[in-house]
Formats: sequence, C-alpha cells, structure tokens
Amino acid sequence: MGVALNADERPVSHDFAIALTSMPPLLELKEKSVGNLKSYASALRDQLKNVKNALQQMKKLRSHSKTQSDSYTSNVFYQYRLTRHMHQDWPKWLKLMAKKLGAKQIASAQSLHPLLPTETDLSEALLAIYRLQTTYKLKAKDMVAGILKGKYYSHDKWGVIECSMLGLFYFYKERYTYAIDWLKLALKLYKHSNAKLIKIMDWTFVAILEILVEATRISGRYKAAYIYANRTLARKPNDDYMKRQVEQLKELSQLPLVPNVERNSNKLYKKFCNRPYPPIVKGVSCHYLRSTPFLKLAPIKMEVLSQDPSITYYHGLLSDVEASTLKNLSRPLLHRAEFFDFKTNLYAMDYYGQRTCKTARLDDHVHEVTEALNQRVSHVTGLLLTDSEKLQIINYGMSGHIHEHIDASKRSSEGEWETGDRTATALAYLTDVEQGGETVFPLLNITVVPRKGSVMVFYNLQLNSQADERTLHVSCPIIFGDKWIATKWIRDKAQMFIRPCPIHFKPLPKSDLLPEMEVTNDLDFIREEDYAGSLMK
Ligand SMILES: O=C(O)CCC(=O)C(=O)O
Ligand SMILES: [Fe+2]
Repeated sequence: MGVALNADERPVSHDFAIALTSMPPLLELKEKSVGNLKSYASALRDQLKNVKNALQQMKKLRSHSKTQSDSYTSNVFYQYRLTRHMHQDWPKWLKLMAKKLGAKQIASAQSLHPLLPTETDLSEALLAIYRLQTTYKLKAKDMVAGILKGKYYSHDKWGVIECSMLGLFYFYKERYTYAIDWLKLALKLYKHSNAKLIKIMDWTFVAILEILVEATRISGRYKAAYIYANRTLARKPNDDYMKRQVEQLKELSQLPLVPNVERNSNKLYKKFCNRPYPPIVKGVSCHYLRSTPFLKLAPIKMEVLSQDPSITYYHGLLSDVEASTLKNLSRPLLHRAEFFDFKTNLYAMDYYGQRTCKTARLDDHVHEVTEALNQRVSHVTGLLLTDSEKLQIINYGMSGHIHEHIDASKRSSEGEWETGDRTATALAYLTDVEQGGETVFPLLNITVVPRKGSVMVFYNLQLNSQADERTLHVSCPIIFGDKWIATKWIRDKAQMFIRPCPIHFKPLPKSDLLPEMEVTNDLDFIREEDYAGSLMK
C-alpha cells in the first residue's frame, strides 16, 4: 500500500529508465546532439582555418621583409603591400575573431537541454542496474564484459565513468562489496582510457581511490583501505585527511579481517527470481481444449500449471500481428505506473519503485483485437467478462519488475467495488523476453516464462470470494529484452451463477506467509535521486 506524495514533490523525469518506449526519443535526441556537435566542430574548424590563413599571410610578409636587404621605407612593393594588408585584411581578421562562434549550435544545444534525461532518470537507471545485479547476483566484471547470468550479449562497453557512478551509488546504498568491485573496475579501466575526457567529467583517478578508501574502511577491510589510502597520499602528498587515514589504518590493518555484515534485501522477488536459467516449468498436465463449439473448430493448447489454485497457460491465443496491434494501440496512452492504494481508495503514483513500468488501459471495443481477446478469454475460461476491467497494457522498463502482490483487493468483505473483486486474472504476454521477466508465484513454486501470444489465467479468489493469498506473484526484473503484457481482470459479481460458493466450503486458513505489503522505508524502496544528485554536485 502506498504512501502518496504530493504532486509537487514528484521529481521531474522523462521516464527514460521506466519504459523502453522512451528509448527511441532518447536515441533521436542523441542523434540530434551528435549532429549539432558535429556542426559546432565544423564551425570551429572553419575558424581555425581562418586563423591559419591569417598566420600564413603574415608569415609571408615577414619573411619577405627579412630576405630583402632594402628597408621597408625604400621598397615600394613591400610598402604598398604591407599598407594594404594592414589596412584591409586585419580589420577583416579582427571581425572574424570577434565573431561569436557556433551561436546557432549553442542555441540548438540549449533548446535540447530540457529534453535530456534528468537526475531522476539517471537515478532510476542506476537503481535498475542495482535491482538487476542484486536480484541475480551478477558480478561487476561479467556485466562489463556483457555477460548477464551466464549469457553473452553484444554490448556498449561501460567505461570508467559508468563504473565509478555505480561504485558511488552502491557506496551510498551501503552495499560495500558491490561498491568496491565497481570502483576497482573503474581504476582498472582508467589505464586504457582517455584521462582528459574523464577529467572533464569531473572524475579523476584519485577521486576513485578516495571513495575506495572510504568503502573499504567502512566495511572493515582495513588492509585494503590502508593500501588505497597510501596510493591516494602518493598522489596528494599534502592531504592532511589522508595522512590521518594512513596513520589510523596502519594500526587497524593489523587486526584480523572481519568485513562488516552488509544489509541484504529481504524482498521476496529477489529470492524467487534468481533461479537457474532457463527455469524449469513443471505443468500438471498439457492438452488441447475443445470444450465449446468454437474451440472444437480451433482447439487451444493448454498447460495446467496448478489445479488449486487454478493456474492455466493457454498457448497461441493471440497472433504476432494481434500482439503488435495491442502494443501500438497503447503506445500513445502509456504513462508511469500507478497503483491502487486501498487506504485512500485512490490510484497513487508509485514513488517507491514497486512497479517499474508504464501502463495504459484500452477500452473493450476500441479495436477488433481487444474484442477478440475478450471473446477468447471467455471461451477458454467459461467466465463472463461483463463488468471486467478495461484491458491493462504494461510495458516494462530497464530491469522492469513488479514486487510481490496479489491481484485481489485483499479486503475480507467484497462490496466496495460494485462489480466485485477480481475473480481471475487473464495475463496475455505480448512479447517473448530474452532473459528474466518471468511471472513467479513464490508460494506455489511456479515460474511462468513469457511466451508471445500465450495467455495465463489464474484465480485470485476462493469460492467464498475472499482473496486466495497463495496467488501472491511477482514479475521478475528483466535481464535482457523487452516485456509487454495485456491484463484482463475479471470481476466477481458476473460469475455469481458460474462459480457459486458450495454449501460446505472451507475457506483457507489465513496465511502468515503473505508478506506485509505496506511500503516500508526500506532502502530498496527509497527513490535514489538524492544519491545520484549528490554524485554530480
Ligand atoms: O507481468 C507480469 O508477469 C505480472 C503482472 C502483474 O502481476 C500485474 O499486472 O498485476
Ligand atoms: Fe498481478
């Protein structure tokens, strides 16, 4: 349940890290900036040419005067030429020198500035890497080599600055082991990098060493801290703080190595998403569904993943074209995910990174594909989609995920929602995902791998309409790829005669396995703009 922040407190962001749909504008922006910088460089080159020409001309005159024995006053040729040159050419050169260079390009760069990723965007990107690395226990050196969970991907190499930023980010998150790995990698990469460029971006070798001193000292790795402090001092011999550090660390480094225990995330999704890849999906049974006249003509392959609670995976329910149509219909409507706060009965902005995705709702009759999907879901489930919610499309962002949750409202008495609680969820996968992004039911030990065109249906309610807490599920952080889904939440009231509560129904005992879903002030939930902000000041 969320704590809604005031609209004014929301940091401005372009949502670049939140959704992949934001990436094409970012790439366009990059192309524009490159074009602009090229044109600026060409203006500077033209100016340099002018200066060189002027020098050339001057040199010619000077050498002329030196080689001639006759004096300036007696040589009519030289006299006339020099007079003309100094009178006519020089004011021209002066004018060229005074010309404001690249004014057009500077104005264009300034106009692009508000469109650039903000501090919040960068914080979210750092947080995405953090989520990815800590969920899947990835090694920094593997990530830099393009290896994610044992699979190699062609990649844009990260350099000193990317590694240093991550090092500092982990440092602020008090995850020193990761911080040290990233900072050490940054130092290693420094040797093969353009030091001048890195310096322009305010990173120096010694700045990285200084953070390493802190990270190793705070985490109790005194020997390493002593070495880094000495290396820093060698570069900054007058640094009194570092002198004191070296003295203290010399003594501390005699102590046995006992690194401090680091805080570990207790988030369920992290525990359950990091399983061997590819996950083994154990279905109960698999057969063709031919239960209605429609399905007799077009049988659907179904995998029963769980009988109680019922979770079924229907394959080939949507074609590739239909999946693309749903994505395209939603694109203009996508916005940062909100979540329903049952305390306030309002949709609230998700400031705590519980859902790192963009969402949109599509009307049932907006297109023949939305109608067809409804019809097919109704055919395979036998449920009535009257009063069901509008189709929700989700586009996950960088390392996008959804924390553990249940789809039912979790209230004991139905009724606040006029059409009843969410009997079932029909979740259509609109993309395959290269790695990660599985839907996991931790309490049932079920992992569902997204398959484009397949629809997974699970029942959220017991037959007495109370939430079935065993359906707790998460969407694991995407490791590589693009994940889109379409979710249809089917409401309870319409199923009154289809799913009646039997007379001798025994409700499930209240589960104490269900995590408390209140937003806590756990560091995992804290938006990291403060950290990234402080990195850049
Ligand atoms: O994307 C997924 O795998 C799960 C989505 C989900 O749980 C939801 O939208 O409620
Ligand atoms: Fe869900």
